[in-house]
Parts: sequence; C-alpha cells; structure tokens
Amino acid sequence: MWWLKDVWVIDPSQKISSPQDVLVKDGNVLEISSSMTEEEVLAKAQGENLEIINGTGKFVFPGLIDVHTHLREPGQEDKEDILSGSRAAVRGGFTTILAMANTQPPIDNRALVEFVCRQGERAGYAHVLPIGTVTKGMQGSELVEMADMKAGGAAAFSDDGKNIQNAEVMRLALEYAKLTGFPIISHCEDKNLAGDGLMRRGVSSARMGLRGIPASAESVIVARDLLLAEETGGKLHLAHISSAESVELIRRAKARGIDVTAEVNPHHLIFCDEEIKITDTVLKVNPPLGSQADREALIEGLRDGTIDMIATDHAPHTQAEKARPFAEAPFGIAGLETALSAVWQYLVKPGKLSLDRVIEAWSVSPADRFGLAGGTLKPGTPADIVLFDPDFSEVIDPAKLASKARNTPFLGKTMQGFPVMVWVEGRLVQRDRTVL
Ligand SMILES: NC(=O)N[C@@H](CC(=O)O)C(=O)O
Ligand SMILES: [Zn+2]
Repeated sequence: MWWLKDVWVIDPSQKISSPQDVLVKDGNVLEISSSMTEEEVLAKAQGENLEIINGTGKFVFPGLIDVHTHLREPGQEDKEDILSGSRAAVRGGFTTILAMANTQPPIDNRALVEFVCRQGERAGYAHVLPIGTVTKGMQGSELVEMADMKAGGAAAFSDDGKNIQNAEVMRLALEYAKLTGFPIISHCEDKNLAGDGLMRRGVSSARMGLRGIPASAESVIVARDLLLAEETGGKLHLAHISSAESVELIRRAKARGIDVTAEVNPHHLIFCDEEIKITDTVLKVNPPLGSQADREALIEGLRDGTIDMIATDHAPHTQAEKARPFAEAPFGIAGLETALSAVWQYLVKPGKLSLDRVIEAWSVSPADRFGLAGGTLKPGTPADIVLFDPDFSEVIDPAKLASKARNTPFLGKTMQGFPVMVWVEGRLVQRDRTVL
C-alpha cells in the first residue's frame, strides 16, 4: 500500500486541485482526503507493507493518456518498438498510449490489432491501445472491417501519416465508424497543396530556400472533414492541429454543435518556423511548425477548450535517417520522455497554461473522447498515477532515454520538472526517472 502525503492533487474529473493525501491499495485508488492520521492509515493497510511518500512541493495527477504515438512495431523496430516505446511512455508520465497504425504492415485487420495488444501486455508498462487504419493498406480507398477490429481491441481508426484524399471515402468512414462509437482521427493534409514541401511556407522557408507547405494544406481538409462530420453525424478527431485558421474553423464548428475534438502537439505550442535551421532536421515535422501567430492561436485554442487535447505525436526515427540532408530526412519529433517537462517549462511556468488545464487536456479529455479507463483518481478506479516534481532537473542524456530514438530538440539540454514516480494499476513502474 502507498500513502502519498501532503501532495498537491490535481484531478479535474473530480474538480480537485488542492493539497491532499492519497492512498493506493490493491491496484486501485483507495482514498483521497486532507486529514488522515497514521492510525487510520495503518488500520486500512491491514498489516500490508506501507510505503509513505512525502509529497510536499510535488503534484499527483491521473496518468497522462497520449492519443498519438508512433511505436513502429511491426516493421520498423530500428526506430522504436512496443517495449521501448511503452517504457519511454512511463518515463514521461504516460500510463496509456494509443499506437498509430502506420506501421509496416499497417494495422488494418484484427490479427494485427491483437498483435499490438499482446505486445503491449507483454511489455507490461503503459497500457498500449492500437489504433486501426481507416482504409486497407492505408491506401485511402477501401474501408477496413471496423467492427471486427474493435472486437480485437482497437481504440480508434486513423490513416495518420497520410490524409484520406478521397472525400467520399472519408464520408463513408465517418458514417460507418458510428456503428463502433469510435472517432475517425484525421491527419489533415491536402496532398497537392503540401506537394513536396519541407516546412511551413512563409518568410523563413523563403529565406532558407526550402520548399514551403502552405497553411491551407491543413485547413482546407479541416474544413472538409468538419462538413462531412456535420453531414454524417460521425465522430471526428483532428490530429496535430497546427494553424490559426484551423483553430478558428474548429471553434466555429463546435459552436454549430459538430461532434469534433482536436489535439495539439507540444512542439507546435513551443516552437515556430523561425527556429528551423537547414543544418538540423530535428524540427522537421509534419504538420510543419507554423508562425508565431499560429503558436499563440494554438495556445489560446487550448486554453479556451477549442482544442481538447495535448498529444505528443511521438515520431521516432533513427539518427542515421535524421542525419540526412533536410530535404531527405523523415518528418517527426520523438516526444514521450520530454513532452510533459517541456510543457511545464515553456507553458505552465511562464503562466501561459495552468497545470490543471494541461492535466484535463492530456488525461481527462482523451479518456472521455476515446472511452478509455483512466483520466481520474476516483476511489475504486485503477491507480494509473503520476507524481510530478517541479524541481527535479535532468540533462536529456541519450544514454538515459528509454526510447530508441534521439530525435528530440531537447537532447543535451537541462530540463526541469519531471514525473518522478509513475504507477500503472497500482504497480510502480518508474522511480526517480528510472524505469523499473
Ligand atoms: N508527425 C510526423 O512528422 N511524422 C509521423 C506521421 C504523422 O504523425 O503524421 C511519423 O509517422 O513519422
Ligand atoms: Zn499525422
């Protein structure tokens, strides 16, 4: 049994944000209260071993749920696999991760869904829930067997990595997914507008002579998908929103009552196109980093609820791939182990976002939207819990990363504010940044 003493508890699902004590027993949250005596706790332990954690100056919140991670298994295990990715997850404060379907082969049938589930269970760290593709082979034309994949354990459907270019296929996907109750997760990118662009089109791309991707490559598909969601009544979730126009379109759609949610990645909240260097591919990501105005609009959208969730879009690649020239290196930033710390350091500490809103957006909202366990510390629920120490500082050292990937802009930097204890179903899986 665990007794987390005098710790600041943030649980937006119960509207708690105050100093409390938390008891964890038999894998579940037993009690949250501000007045526990030692006798009471010992009586509840019933002779079981009791570990007391002094939580002064630290926070406890429900384990983060990341709805956008690329774990690369099967097929690209040199970049990441389910074991390394789920270890990276608990190092970063995530107790549940949704694994994107753009593996090799893509997760487009029940057997593959079951494979990912089994590998996640075998790893035994964060809960790993597979996202199935929307179309067979991610080819954008023929829909998968959605009900069958749901029965096998899929949590949502997405062709992420690729946009579904054919609007009729997207319309049908939204229509059919209603039978499963799952959202379609859309990677909004008009292929022709994006062309073979390398970064967001603007002053910075022009200055560096890098081919640009206009902001409209995203927003025209956001607009299309919102129209299709309204027409079908299907559930739509928009992945990695990156532009001010998209935020405004979503704001208007929500006002109309369209069943849409949206996520934003930490890198789009923290960086902008001006920070990209042609000699360093680490900030080459899809969708590309936008302007400073985009970044401000994304933060405002997250603050006011237009954007529902934060998600890492953890996109691991090998150092050899990322060492290629800018035009040839793959898009993607690895995020699981640094994302929470980065959000703490660059957004919460400077007062741009409250920690309560961050937890709501990274735990409560994902659980609600995708119908997942977690996102709460309600007594009786499985103890997926994070203890966060705002003072813990660490150099992002490649030797310490649990992920196979090194493609993070924070490599070699000192960061402050980390999850220092993580429990999954009451089992301690990370302590002082070491995965157990
Ligand atoms: N975000 C990226 O830059 N890359 C992702 C694909 C994706 O999330 O669209 C990947 O699979 O590498
Ligand atoms: Zn994507």
